[in-house]
Amino acid sequence: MLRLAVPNKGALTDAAQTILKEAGYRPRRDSKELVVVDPENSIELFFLRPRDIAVYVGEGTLDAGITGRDMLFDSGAPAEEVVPLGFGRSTFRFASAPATYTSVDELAGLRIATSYAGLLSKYLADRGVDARVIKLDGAVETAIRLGVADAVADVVETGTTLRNVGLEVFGEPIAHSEAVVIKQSGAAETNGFQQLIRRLQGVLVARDYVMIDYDIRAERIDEAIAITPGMEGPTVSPLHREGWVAVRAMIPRKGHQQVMDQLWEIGAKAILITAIFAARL
Ligand SMILES: Nc1ncnc2c1ncn2[C@@H]1O[C@H](COP(=O)(O)OP(=O)(O)OP(=O)(O)O)[C@@H](O)[C@H]1O
Ligand SMILES: O=P(O)(O)OC[C@H]1O[C@H](OP(=O)(O)OP(=O)(O)O)[C@H](O)[C@@H]1O
Ligand SMILES: [Mg+2]
Repeated sequence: MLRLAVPNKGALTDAAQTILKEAGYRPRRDSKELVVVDPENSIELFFLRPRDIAVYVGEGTLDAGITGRDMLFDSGAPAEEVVPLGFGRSTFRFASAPATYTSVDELAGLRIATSYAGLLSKYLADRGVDARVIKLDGAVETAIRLGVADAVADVVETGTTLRNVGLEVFGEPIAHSEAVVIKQSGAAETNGFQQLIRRLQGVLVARDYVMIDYDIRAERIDEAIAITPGMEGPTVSPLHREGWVAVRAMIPRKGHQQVMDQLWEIGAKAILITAIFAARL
């Protein structure tokens, strides 16, 4: 049985639950359930704090985990990213009272509050900035007002939390994060692990792509294929009507209306878009 760690609380929880459900795994019945055994899919799901997941996977007690890239780096655990999942996107940034600092180099000798001390310390060391890192558990944005820190380094998504306390970001982003699947560094990928990855990638494909079908005059097929190249090349079948072919290809969901317009311009007819329910590429 594959042993997978899944966030039990916080920003990644709902989206992780959704993608696993779409990948065919048994969902947990309520938020208090800490372990789900799913023998039909040869998997055990362990619901853990996102911050701890890289630690378990790095130790090798669990085979795989879903956590944030920023938390993986922060932990310093011997675990590595295998596939990004496209949700839980955030940036990790410096913030301070407006117009106080413009770059990380100005933070030498100052105090920076964060709940990602590992990630921040490594970033400062890489840039040769000697600052004091104040480790807090959460709600770090308040640390400046309370006089505990001169600047903060924290997760920013919409920026609402910072705006609400009157802080502004400055300097370059420290890191870009999203939810990722991790495994122990250098560990071999078992069949069960590879199947999990294929299933999750299948869900991502089904979310990001659609099928397009259309009919076109045979002499314009090269132009059509340039517009809808598909994955391994589109399927082109003869139509009963002389001189016409039917084309079927996967295209990105984003921009599919433009693709339909372009096909219409070169004379395509009966252009249909259908959703992909599941995929294994
Ligand atoms: N508002 C947000 N939008 C998108 N991703 C976020 C947001 N807040 C946190 N994240 C991401 O979610 C992951 C887990 O963070 P989360 O805040 O859920 O954990 P935590 O701070 O340990 O938990 P808690 O907030 O319950 O104490 C991190 O990778 C982080 O980048
Ligand atoms: O830019 P925003 O959209 O406002 O999102 C960013 C906020 O979300 C997270 O907070 P969370 O709710 O996890 O609380 P925490 O600080 O206690 O972790 C993060 O730590 C930021 O505070
Ligand atoms: Mg949080």
